[in-house]
Amino acid sequence: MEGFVVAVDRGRYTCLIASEGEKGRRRKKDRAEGAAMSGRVVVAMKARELGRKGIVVGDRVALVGDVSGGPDTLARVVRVEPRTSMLRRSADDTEDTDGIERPVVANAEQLVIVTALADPPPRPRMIDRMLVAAFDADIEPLLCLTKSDLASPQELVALYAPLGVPYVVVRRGGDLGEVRERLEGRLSVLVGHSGVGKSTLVNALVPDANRAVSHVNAVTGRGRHTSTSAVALELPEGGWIIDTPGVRSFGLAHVSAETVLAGFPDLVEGTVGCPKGCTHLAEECALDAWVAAGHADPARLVSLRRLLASREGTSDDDRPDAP
Ligand SMILES: Nc1nc2c(ncn2[C@@H]2O[C@H](COP(=O)(O)OP(=O)(O)OP(=O)(O)O)[C@@H](O)[C@H]2O)c(=O)[nH]1
Ligand SMILES: [Zn+2]
Repeated sequence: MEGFVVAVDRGRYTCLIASEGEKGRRRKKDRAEGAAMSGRVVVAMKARELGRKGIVVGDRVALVGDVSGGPDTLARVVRVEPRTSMLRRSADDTEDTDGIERPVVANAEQLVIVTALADPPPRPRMIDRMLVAAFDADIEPLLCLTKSDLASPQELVALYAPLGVPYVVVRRGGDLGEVRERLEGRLSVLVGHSGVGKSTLVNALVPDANRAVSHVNAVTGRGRHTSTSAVALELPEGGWIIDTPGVRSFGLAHVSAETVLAGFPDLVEGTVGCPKGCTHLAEECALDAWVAAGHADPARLVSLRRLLASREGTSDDDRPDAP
């Protein structure tokens, strides 16, 4: 059976098997009625032949054995389908300091960076780091600015428009039409700090979210009211959002300068004159002169350097950023 991994906990993989009739595109009526988790939930372990291969939320897998989904049944994952993307982060110094990359979510198409416009104040450095992670994983970023009843999005938009980052502005009880449109039919990962309004948004987007999460937690033995790991939730209009409550930081030590630069195609040509191994942050970088000669928007170079610099250091996330 084909399964979609919606949660992972201590060697147990919670998979969703689409029920007959829900395979392929669900009917509009069904979608309008909404269901955070349609289909059958099956808990599985990894088959021995998979060895040390990791399985993460978002993976599409092949299941054998008892796939009835009944209480205390356990299926086996025998294959992980090829992934279209892998969102990773380096372990940071709050964990082991090995700098090893950790996979977070597979097959995501969109990284939704949720940031409050106020309370808590926006942290541009954190946003920058998330953008680098998105570039690295080849996932489209979407900046989701929440609590627009408290502050204007103008300043942040001015900071990110030069990067070409799409954005949406939302507030509690407000119109979610534009966000829904951007999420529809896609697999999106939501990241953001505690208190930015992520749960408020998820609950508004997926009316069944709480029930679905406590169901997964009950199945995996995590307990009903905790949500410390990533869980995939199905959107009523089709598509998935993956909340990542456990991800508090995004170490990016594994991302190369080239990867970040790839997000700035308009600047790549200017690096031809750079010395070998140029960090593009020091004085010998050729980009300054190239941009000064009018080949690109200086704001773009500022953005690039902000992102390059944001790869360094990993535990700044819980400190407020300098504006
Ligand atoms: N003024 C205002 N407050 C909001 C809005 N959205 C959420 N809040 C409030 O902000 C606080 C945090 O919201 P949550 O949705 O719990 O935030 P979260 O990002 O899920 O935070 P954690 O649960 O800690 O991960 C709550 O008190 C919400 O009521 C909004 O649009 N405007
Ligand atoms: Zn350079």
